[in-house]
Amino acid sequence: MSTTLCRLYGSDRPADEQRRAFREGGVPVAVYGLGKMGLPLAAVFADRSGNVTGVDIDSAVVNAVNDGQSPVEDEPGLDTAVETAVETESLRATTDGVDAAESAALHVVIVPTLLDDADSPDLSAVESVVDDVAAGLAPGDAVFLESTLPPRTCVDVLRPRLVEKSGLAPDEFALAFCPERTASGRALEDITGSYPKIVGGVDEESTRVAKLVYGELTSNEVIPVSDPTTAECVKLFEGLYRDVNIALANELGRLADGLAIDVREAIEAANTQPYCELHDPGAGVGGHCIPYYPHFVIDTVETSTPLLETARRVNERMEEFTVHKTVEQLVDAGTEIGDASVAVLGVTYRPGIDETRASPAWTITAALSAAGADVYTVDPVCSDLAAFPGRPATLSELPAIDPDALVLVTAHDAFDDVPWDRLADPVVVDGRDALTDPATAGEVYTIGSGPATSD
Ligand SMILES: NC(=O)C1=CN([C@@H]2O[C@H](COP(=O)(O)OP(=O)(O)OC[C@H]3O[C@@H](n4cnc5c(N)ncnc54)[C@H](O)[C@@H]3O)[C@@H](O)[C@H]2O)C=CC1
Ligand SMILES: CC(=O)N[C@@H]1[C@@H](OP(=O)(O)OP(=O)(O)OC[C@H]2O[C@@H](n3ccc(=O)[nH]c3=O)[C@H](O)[C@@H]2O)O[C@H](C(=O)O)[C@@H](O)[C@@H]1O
Repeated sequence: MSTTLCRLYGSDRPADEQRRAFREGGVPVAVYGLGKMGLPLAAVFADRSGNVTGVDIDSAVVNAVNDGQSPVEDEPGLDTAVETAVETESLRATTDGVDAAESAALHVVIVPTLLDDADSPDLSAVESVVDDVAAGLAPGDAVFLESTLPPRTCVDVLRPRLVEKSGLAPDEFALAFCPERTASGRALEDITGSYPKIVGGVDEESTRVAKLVYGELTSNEVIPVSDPTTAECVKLFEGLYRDVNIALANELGRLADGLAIDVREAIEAANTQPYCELHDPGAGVGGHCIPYYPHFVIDTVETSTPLLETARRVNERMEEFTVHKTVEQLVDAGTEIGDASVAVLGVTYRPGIDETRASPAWTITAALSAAGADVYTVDPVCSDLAAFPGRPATLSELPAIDPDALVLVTAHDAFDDVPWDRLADPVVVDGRDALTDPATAGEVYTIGSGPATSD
């Protein structure tokens, strides 16, 4: 049965008919960006609407999806979701964003929003997609932004761009910011219900349409906020909260030596009452979210933001702190850094996720190499290990390498199996308090806890 096309914005059809049209494929969806977040989102839209075109500039991604395969790895349930969606012809992929826009009535944008070399927000991918959308935008369509954006981007940048490039009036299409509150490794469950979905439209009708659509995706509630800027700030504030609180944990963690206490023990005890949620000290803060989002605010608001800037500096300093502790441990063991071999365990930005953007390991491996150490990088999850300074190695190769020091930066599960009994007592810097009882006679320093043998 061919389903009549339904354009939701300004529709006078009863809400139930609009929902049914969405479920029956009458609201063709285009999802722009088929990455770690975009592909799971496209798969859920395909499951709920039966009529999704995914758009990506990477033809390898497009070809994989059209073959029913997920190019995104280690995402529970995604392989099956993509295979089923393609088999049932609910999902197809293309590199042609304009063609997809011309046949869609709902346009969902989830391409990267990164930083440029000057740490300013880089919106080029979003703007490129918005131009494709504009080329195919029709009255009654809806445009939802899920990529994290600096405040006011929807109202001051994207809406005027859509109007100018599409020739439509601002009140002829829906525009809403509907942030992606999802983490890799649990994307499908996050998209379909872990947390409430926030939606903020440029007008009431845009918010209504966003609420109706996301009400079909999530079992959780859909929370409408006043406008896109408020929704942009909801997403950013979540990340800023995290960066500032990780910075507090890192600053407290560096007190361990001077106070001769295990700060992690104090943090755990302090968190036993509900008004305290101290985070974990560590070797640094990576990923293309938490380290980036402060710059989306620092660089775009007139108001001074000293706390955000200070927190960024505190977190960035943990990389040099990790290197400093490694050098100090080696010197205490009688080895100069220039004569040492150092194995860095874990280079991705967090455990189990093959993403290296802004990983602390970039700075740490570069600094150790610059200091003259022979650096080896061990990471069974990372697919571009060779890109890092140093020589890629596996855990089983460590005994032959016989490193003078092990530095854990990212706590992959695999590091539960370090072959300690075949190593010659290296010193250890544990950046994540992840190495339970490392069997080495070498000194062990855990960031946040201090030296294993405190005086
Ligand atoms: N990764 C995460 O944990 C989360 C990310 N987000 C937001 O989602 C956005 C996307 O993140 P990921 O999916 O992790 O990125 P990703 O790097 O895994 O994937 C991005 C995809 O977009 C494609 N792409 C880039 N430019 C394009 C263009 N102009 N047109 C079409 N496709 C294009 C790339 O080829 C790639 O396949 C982020 O920038 C962030 O704002 C939000 C929550 C969580
Ligand atoms: C507010 C919040 O927790 N947002 C989540 C966050 O996920 P993300 O994948 O960036 O991981 P993360 O757990 O925040 O870790 C980021 C970095 O910070 C480090 N980290 C994290 C927590 C901590 O107490 N100490 C610490 O050093 C991690 O090692 C990692 O290098 O950012 C995601 C995003 O916005 O992209 C978001 O969807 C996720 O829900």
